[in-house]
Amino acid sequence: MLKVYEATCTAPINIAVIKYWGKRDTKLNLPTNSSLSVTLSQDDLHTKTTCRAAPELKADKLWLNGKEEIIAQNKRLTNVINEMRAQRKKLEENDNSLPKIADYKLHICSANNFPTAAGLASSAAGFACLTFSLATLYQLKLDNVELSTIARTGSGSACRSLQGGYVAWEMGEKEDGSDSHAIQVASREHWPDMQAIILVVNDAKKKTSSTLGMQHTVATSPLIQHRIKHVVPKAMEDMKTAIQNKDFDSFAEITMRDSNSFHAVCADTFPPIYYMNDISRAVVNAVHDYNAAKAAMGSAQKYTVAYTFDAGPNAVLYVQKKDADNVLGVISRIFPAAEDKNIYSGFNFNDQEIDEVLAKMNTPIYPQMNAFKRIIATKVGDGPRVLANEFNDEVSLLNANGEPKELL
Ligand SMILES: Nc1ncnc2c1ncn2[C@@H]1O[C@H](COP(=O)(O)OP(=O)(O)OP(=O)(O)O)[C@@H](O)[C@H]1O
Ligand SMILES: C[C@@](O)(CCOP(=O)(O)OP(=O)(O)O)CC(=O)O
Repeated sequence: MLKVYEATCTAPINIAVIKYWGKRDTKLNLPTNSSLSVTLSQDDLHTKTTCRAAPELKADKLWLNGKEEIIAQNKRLTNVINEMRAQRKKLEENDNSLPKIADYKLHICSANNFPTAAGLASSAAGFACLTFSLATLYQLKLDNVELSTIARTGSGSACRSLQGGYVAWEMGEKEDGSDSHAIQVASREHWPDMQAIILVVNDAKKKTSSTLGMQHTVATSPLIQHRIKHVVPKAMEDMKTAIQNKDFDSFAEITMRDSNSFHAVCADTFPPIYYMNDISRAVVNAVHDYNAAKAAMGSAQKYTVAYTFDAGPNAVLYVQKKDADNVLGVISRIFPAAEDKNIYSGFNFNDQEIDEVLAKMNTPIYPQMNAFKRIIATKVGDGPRVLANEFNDEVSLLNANGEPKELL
């Protein structure tokens, strides 16, 4: 084997608490509003990507979850790959001592350890990981804020997955998008006891992609103009303050209101788009009942748990560590699982504490068993990680011939 250049990295998903919905430029993924998200731990959910550049490779190729994607037919992929190659070329032109690897073809292999295109932010982790692993391969001297503008051209929400902790995507004003990037509002260490419980209602590919859904909304919804001009700007400011102050009550209320505002503009789209379903709405009611019960029981907090829903029926609950077991325990009673499909079996609940809250709630037991397919309990996490910045068979997703290992 001739000399190969290779990098393998992982990147996290992020779940927005102030949603990106609407583009002012569909080619560059420039948004109509700023947004803000929490990066979730890669120990639970992540994309892993290996990028290889080598003289013997004949064509650029990319495999996603073991299946080849034709790069030339995918504008999102070509946006990112072409820009990263151009950045490397610039470096090589300015420094003759660098190996000329920008001219080599690329083999890229990527895998998500969770369902793709199911409203679990796979495009965010996927394009963040593609950008970060190409930057590692090409040894580019760009910081994560600069990289976020490139990841954004693959998928808007991806720009927020280049940093850990609490991340704002500032919409920017410039036509070329150079000021539309993500910056960290606070690190994971600033507020480490933030946890997320993902209640997976459906992990099948969704009917209306985010990309198309938001374009229909911008084209047909009068309500979105109100959201863009009057709702989000204040919510962004208030949310930054809530995070700085570790003020869970404010964090929770802004998060729930923004999820509701986002789904309201989806319903105001013509024809309307409904991402949430009956189970999602039952989760919303249960969360409000839970918060009211805890407050009635003398909790110092107005809100103990907050919900948010992306472009799908899955619920993401944000909760502080001290409350996570009780919240999930109560959820397990309201949304029961059959013995043979007990998704709650790995958790240790305190039945007495759960009974006390349930007695105050008056929330009906959801009539259908097994409302959730899966539960992912995770926490705020760090930004992308380099697993190897050279060929390393232990972590690489590619074999010696540059083909995905999974295909063997
Ligand atoms: N690891 C990856 N590498 C490159 N592209 C990816 C990767 N994972 C997902 N994608 C791209 O993202 C698309 C899915 O994006 P989509 O926005 O439809 O769903 P999602 O990101 O899972 O959900 P949402 O953004 O609504 O939370 C895939 O079809 C694929 O083109
Ligand atoms: C509801 C959302 O998850 C929408 C995400 O949209 P995408 O980032 O997937 O859209 P594209 O830029 O077209 O790839 C809200 C959010 O993550 O902010």
